[in-house]
Amino acid sequence: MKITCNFLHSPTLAVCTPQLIWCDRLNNLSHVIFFFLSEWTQRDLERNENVKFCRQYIVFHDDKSVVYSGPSGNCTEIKGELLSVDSPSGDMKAVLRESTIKGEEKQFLEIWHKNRKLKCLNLTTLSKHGKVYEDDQFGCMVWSHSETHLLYVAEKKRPKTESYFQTGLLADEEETIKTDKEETVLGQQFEYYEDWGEALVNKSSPVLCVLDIESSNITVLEGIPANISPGQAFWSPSDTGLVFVGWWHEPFRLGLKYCANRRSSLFYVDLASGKCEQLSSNSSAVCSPRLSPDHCRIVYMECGIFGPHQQCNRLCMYDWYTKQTSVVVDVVQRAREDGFTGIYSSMLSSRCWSADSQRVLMSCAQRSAFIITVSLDTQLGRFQKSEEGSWSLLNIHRDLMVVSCSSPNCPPDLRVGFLPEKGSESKMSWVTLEETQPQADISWQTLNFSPPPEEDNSQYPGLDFNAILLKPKEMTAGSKLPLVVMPHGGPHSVLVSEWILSTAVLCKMGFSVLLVNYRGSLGFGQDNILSLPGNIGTQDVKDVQFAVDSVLKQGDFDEQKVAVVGGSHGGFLACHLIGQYPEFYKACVARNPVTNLSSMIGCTDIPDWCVVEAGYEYNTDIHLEPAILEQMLNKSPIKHVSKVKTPVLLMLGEDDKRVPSKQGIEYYRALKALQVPVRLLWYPGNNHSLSKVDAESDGFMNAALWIIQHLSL
Ligand SMILES: CC(=O)N[C@@H](C)C(=O)N[C@@H](C)C(=O)O
Repeated sequence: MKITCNFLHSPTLAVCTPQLIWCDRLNNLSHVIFFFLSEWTQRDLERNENVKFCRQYIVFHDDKSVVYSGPSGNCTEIKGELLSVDSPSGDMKAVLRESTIKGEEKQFLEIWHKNRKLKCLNLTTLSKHGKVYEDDQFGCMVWSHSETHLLYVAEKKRPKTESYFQTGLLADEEETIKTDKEETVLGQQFEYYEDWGEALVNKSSPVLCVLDIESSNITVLEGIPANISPGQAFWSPSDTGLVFVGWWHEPFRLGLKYCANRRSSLFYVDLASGKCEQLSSNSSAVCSPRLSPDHCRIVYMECGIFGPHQQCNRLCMYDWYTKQTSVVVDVVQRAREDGFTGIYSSMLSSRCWSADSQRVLMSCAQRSAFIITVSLDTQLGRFQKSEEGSWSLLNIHRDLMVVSCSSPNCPPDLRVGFLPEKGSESKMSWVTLEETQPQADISWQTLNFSPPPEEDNSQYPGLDFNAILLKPKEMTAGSKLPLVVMPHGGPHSVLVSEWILSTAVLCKMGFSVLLVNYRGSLGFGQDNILSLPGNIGTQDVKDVQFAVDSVLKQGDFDEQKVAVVGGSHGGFLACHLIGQYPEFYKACVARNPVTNLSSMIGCTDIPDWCVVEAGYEYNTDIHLEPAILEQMLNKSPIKHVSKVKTPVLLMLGEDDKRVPSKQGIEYYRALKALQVPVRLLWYPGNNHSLSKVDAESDGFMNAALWIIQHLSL
């Protein structure tokens, strides 16, 4: 079977900068021209890497509506750029670039002015700090309002270390050591540095760094409390200091990726006095602070600590001048009458304010779709609810919004539109920049489910959930469709009605695919999330099975050809389903699955996850009781392994810190002992996501072939 995929790309961000004002003399109208760049990534199977490229668009508008828009020129590949940001006026640009010189990786900071490179600093040789952070968690690169300074986050410089018993040196190496003697610390080369876990390996002690553009001088900021790790920083009004999110790292660091519940607060450090002030609560988790265009207010997201890793957020606002904090949008326990279910995005787009600093825009999961919401000072309005598919806000500049839209059968396209006046948000109109080709052979629908009365949660009664069903449109007369069931991971996450390459390809191969958002998923209200901890392995498993049974009743599907696929907590569910419904699933594929919480707790970067999801409260000084460990074991798929008959394909990442590969190996050994068909694919150099190009493509092909083989297709 040959699969050709021409739609392997997705947009990651759009950078819009006003370039010039154009006057249409003929019509005596003045129009503004925007050139904007959108960044995309695409898997390049030949080169075995994800390539980043930009597409340029041109938009003519009259400040209220788009008059003309379209692509301008061809795509250009972006190489070696880790971060890139235009100065507020658009005159300058800063680029962090990685380049390998004589086999060594180096980081450079480039400053571009209009059309030439003004300067280039070799950060590695300057050695003021370690590697610059380019991740979404801590990373940032921000121009001061005056455009004279640049702020970024890097790893704190570590001392040079050496053994007490340095041996086997060449003569010139000995000479270098003598010269560097003062800086070298003896006996510490095996020192352990904690890191921030999965996908943040080697990121331990971030520091805020400021480059003076004129003098090229880099200052590593002092004054930040020693128990705090700073990130997501920006310049305060008038450039008097820096505002940042600080995460407590005592008594130890825990994994941060997908963990919005880590104790953190908003801080301000004054550049003149070095004094550091805490601006938000002491006992919550915050992220995404964004300064309003009038420099008066900062909005940010806030949620509880140590509970579920992703929760319904509060949108808070800090007034820079009155120093008062208000809650703009509170946590929503149950869907409001207008259908609004709360805020779930953990990241706001880098620009999210309307030009008049009155409204904040965001894309956020509402049941199984991402929609754009706009929050007013005290209440929340929204629009684009009626449109199909998912909408994601990439940028907004002077009320011109750039969004990416996709659906399960249509790859993403970019649209632009002006934010209408306050109160008229529903009148929003969008212009598509470049049409993408919908996949006419795939149909999809959202299905809503109410669990049967015996499965209702007595503490959180009356909750519902949903699923997205993809089907090939063409069906041969009399034939029935094979079904691939895919519950998401997390478990507090959500599958939205957006473009997912793997599900679309499965559908093109003739499979129907069911993506289940069981109770506990994001986007359905905080009660829905809270209903799951303590009930994993039962409530989530039964919800998935209920959704599958309901779909099978539609009659289009072959009950003898059902497979289950899932990663992480989705893998936990896949393994549970084949243990609890042994005759039902004919093939199972599990990526880095959680198989035994009681053995995972000692080696994962999120031990609190094991405790909370098993139904207990977590504290950093928790003493594990045998009863807690017993509950963890009872709630794990390994408890049901002796009943498994389904052939299992396991795909494990050697460097997974979240669900260490030993979890999969434990399950593999149990299945081998039971003589259940099992195959293990081992991906060196891959972490939890198995997202390196060769691992992802190999994993997909092997999963598809495993299903074809065991469903006898
Ligand atoms: C919080 C978290 O990472 N939980 C994992 C067990 C998990 O299920 N992760 C999901 C998001 C995944 O798909 O990797």
